[in-house]
Amino acid sequence: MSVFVITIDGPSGSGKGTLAGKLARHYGYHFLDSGALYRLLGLAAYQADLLQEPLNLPALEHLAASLDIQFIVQDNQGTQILLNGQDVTDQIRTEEVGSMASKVAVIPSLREALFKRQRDFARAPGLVADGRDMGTVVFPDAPAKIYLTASAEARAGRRVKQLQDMGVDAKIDAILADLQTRDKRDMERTVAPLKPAHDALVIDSSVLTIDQVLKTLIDYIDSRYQTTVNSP
Ligand SMILES: Nc1ncnc2c1ncn2[C@@H]1O[C@H](COP(=O)(O)OP(=O)(O)O)[C@@H](O)[C@H]1O
Ligand SMILES: Nc1ccn([C@H]2C[C@H](O)[C@@H](COP(=O)(O)OP(=O)(O)O)O2)c(=O)n1
Repeated sequence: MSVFVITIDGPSGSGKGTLAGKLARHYGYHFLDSGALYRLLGLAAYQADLLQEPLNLPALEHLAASLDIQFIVQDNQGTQILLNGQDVTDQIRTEEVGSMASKVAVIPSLREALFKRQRDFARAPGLVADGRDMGTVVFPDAPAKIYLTASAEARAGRRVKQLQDMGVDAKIDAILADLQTRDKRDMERTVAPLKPAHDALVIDSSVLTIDQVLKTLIDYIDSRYQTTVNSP
């Protein structure tokens, strides 16, 4: 049975994770949150005191190759994430760990070390993969590619609301500044920079609801599926 891969790339707060999760449930597909892998590597590097300049590249490469991580899918409660047996599900979602992830993500050999782990998520009947380079580098042959974006202000506003709903005090100015720093680093790095694949559907969700985006994506994916299975 062939594996139908749907990729969703885009900047922080564009709605990738939310939409990827909904699409995976809609189609009964597996789900790869590639950002979680970078967040785990960033956190592990921080815990091992390996984020100090000058970087100890061999030690970071060893860490990336031997990263002990587990994704435990739980009924209706999302996915529990373990690093070296410790539950880090909530910890890796902080903006601090997002920044650590973005720092390790500029290093080509570390991206290479995570490449095969990501490809291994592609199992029948299909996969929804979200991140920064899913459509450009990790799954370049995916039949359905989406690039989700939104204005920096809309994305920062969503993050503030998300954090406030979790009981965390968040200031829009600080969140907006962090997000713009991370966007710049992710878009300007030389290896696998954040950009739409040439064959991606680009959607700006600044003034769209989650349900409106979901409907657009399902219509698009269904049309791509027809094209893919009917083509010779
Ligand atoms: N179109 C949208 N309109 C309003 N809020 C949204 C929209 N898309 C996502 N969100 C909300 O924005 C926050 C960030 O979304 P998330 O899926 O985590 O983004 P990403 O994975 O791209 O960083 C979440 O609280 C989510 O519910
Ligand atoms: N495929 C990926 C996924 C994430 N990254 C890096 C760059 C991002 O700033 C960090 C965190 O990614 P993540 O998708 O978890 O972040 P957001 O939820 O979009 O804020 O990891 C990457 O370089 N390539």
